[in-house]
Amino acid sequence: MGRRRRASLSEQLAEREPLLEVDDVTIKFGGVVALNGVDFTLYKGEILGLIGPNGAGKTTCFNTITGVARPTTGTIRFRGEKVVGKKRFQITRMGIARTFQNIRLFPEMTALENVLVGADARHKTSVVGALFRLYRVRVKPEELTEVTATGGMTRLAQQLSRTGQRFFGLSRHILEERAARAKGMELLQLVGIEGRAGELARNLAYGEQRRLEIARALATEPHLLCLDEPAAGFNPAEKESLLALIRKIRDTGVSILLIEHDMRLVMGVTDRIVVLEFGKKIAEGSPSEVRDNPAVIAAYLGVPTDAA
Ligand SMILES: Nc1ncnc2c1ncn2[C@@H]1O[C@H](COP(=O)(O)OP(=O)(O)OP(=O)(O)O)[C@@H](O)[C@H]1O
Repeated sequence: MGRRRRASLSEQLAEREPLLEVDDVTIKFGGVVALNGVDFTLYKGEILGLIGPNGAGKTTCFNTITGVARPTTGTIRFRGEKVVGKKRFQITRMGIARTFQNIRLFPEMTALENVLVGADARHKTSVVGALFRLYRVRVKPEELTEVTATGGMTRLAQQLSRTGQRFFGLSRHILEERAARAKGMELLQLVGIEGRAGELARNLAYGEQRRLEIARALATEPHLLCLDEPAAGFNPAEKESLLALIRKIRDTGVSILLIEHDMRLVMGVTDRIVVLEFGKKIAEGSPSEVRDNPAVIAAYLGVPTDAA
């Protein structure tokens, strides 16, 4: 009986479902070409690393995928649907979430509230919007708590029922808010900071804030999570547990695009890696292929390829 031939990496990828397709993307800022004809595909279930020296175009690439910046030319498809030209909230609803290089939390909100803001992107009625509506009809915060805690018809609900639309909007909001809070707690647990749910974001330790950012991004129920240097400022032990968290998130069915400078972390957690230099893709492949690629070595050592 003949031995079965093992499929090559390209054969294995051909069988997989593309999730994100970046095709010939160029973006210019005045005279600066931040991305120059970049293409790559991220497959469902994959952890794809995006690496390159400072200024290579990694964050710009994230910005084009998430609608923060519009490519000068090129297309981006997510689950077969065009991304370029969509607004940021539409892209979030399509299922792409991201974290930022510099932490962007709401410092005066609790950890759980920060996650609820993320969940809000998915609601039919907006939790945050509902809060604003309530404040407009001069409702005290404790009354809101009463409504959300009891689910009963309080004076507040009666007041709102005068305009039926508002009342039904509120009822649905209450149910959604409860579900969102439960889901929020689950996410805080997933990232390991459920014990800090009621703490103001600004009082959390740096590592906890980074984890909270991830929980908030996950609250939008993404298919793809883009992490921009999630280990920045972490010590080796924190990096190790972040690595485990990234794997755990992937195991929940979320694919991951990861920008990270720490090579050990990138090599340890990714399935494949795309390397950029001066806005161009210079390599793509498995971690070991990329590690041994002369162009990549040259880019990191700062020497011309032909001298490597
Ligand atoms: N809004 C902008 N206006 C002008 N130039 C920009 C803008 N955004 C990025 N650039 C330039 O585009 C290039 C790529 O920058 P980008 O931040 O994407 O690189 P990076 O790989 O993420 O770098 P780092 O690892 O340092 O974060 C740089 O030369 C940068 O100065």
